Amino acid sequence: MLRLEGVTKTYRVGAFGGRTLTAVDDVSFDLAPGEVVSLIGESGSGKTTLGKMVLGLLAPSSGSITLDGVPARPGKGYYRHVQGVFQDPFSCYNPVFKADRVLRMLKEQYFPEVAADEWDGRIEESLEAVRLDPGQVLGRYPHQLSGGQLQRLLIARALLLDLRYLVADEITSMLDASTRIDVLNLLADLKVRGLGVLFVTHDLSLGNYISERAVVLHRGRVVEAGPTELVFGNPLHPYTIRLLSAVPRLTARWDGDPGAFDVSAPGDPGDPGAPAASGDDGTQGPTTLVEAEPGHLVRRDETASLRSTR
Ligand SMILES: Nc1ncnc2c1ncn2[C@@H]1O[C@H](COP(=O)(O)OP(=O)(O)OP(=O)(O)O)[C@@H](O)[C@H]1O
Repeated sequence: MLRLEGVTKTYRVGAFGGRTLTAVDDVSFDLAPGEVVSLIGESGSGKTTLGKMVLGLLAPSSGSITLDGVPARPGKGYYRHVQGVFQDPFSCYNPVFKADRVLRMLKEQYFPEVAADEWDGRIEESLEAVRLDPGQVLGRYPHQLSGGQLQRLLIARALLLDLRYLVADEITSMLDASTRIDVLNLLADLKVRGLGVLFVTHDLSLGNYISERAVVLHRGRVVEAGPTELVFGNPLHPYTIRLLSAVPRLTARWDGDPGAFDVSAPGDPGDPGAPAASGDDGTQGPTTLVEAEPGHLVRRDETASLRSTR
């Protein structure tokens, strides 16, 4: 089990670093094997910061991240089990390394004891698991592969490790619609094989499609979390309700009102998803989540204006 408890991250901002900005504020949730949890929020809500902390690329300012009860420590032991795939697959590759070199380097790094032949067999298996033809991709440079192929190759690379959890940060946002569905269905296959996926997205429809549980972040804080069908089917927090109502519908057309899809709360400054910088410790008040119905958590500070449960 990958567990986040009270995870907070503050950044120093301002010309002389004199102010703090709480990008992630007291976030707690679990990710189990064979489960997809979507982390949903607008730009600036803290999703990437949270994903980077899970991957050990950033240290939390407070709180804890544990893997099976053991504190997550960046290093080979952790990265054999927890890996990340990011939005821009091109930026993840060395342009002068062909795909086979990328995959063979992993053996030297993590499994020097495995024989070369056996490793080649594992490479073939992992490519087949992500529906890539080894004969077509192995001898190619990154620029000779499509975005969808590169994204699959990154997942295959992750599978070569004893992967148990994958942080997928906006991995479909640079793909066209049909490739996007292919990659999502691939994640669904891997989930069936026991992989736990933290699916970071600003796209509500993708979160709804792929995940069992959803965590909605607003300004770094969890405002609503629970089984996806409850969060999407019976949204209770005003922010989630606004977010859902702002999803453009295929049948809707722009009616000239530029505010029609504005999800910012009354009084929110400029960027609706982003946290406000503060001069003190950066925290924004009480963070209690209440269980509105079994498994469905909603942030309490706006309870007065919550819709009633079903
Ligand atoms: N290194 C940093 N130093 C200072 N502030 C940062 C840093 N990285 C991120 N932030 C700020 O923290 C907040 C959360 O950023 P983050 O990238 O985690 O959000 P996000 O939800 O992933 O957004 P996006 O979807 O646009 O990537 C933003 O206000 C951002 O400007």
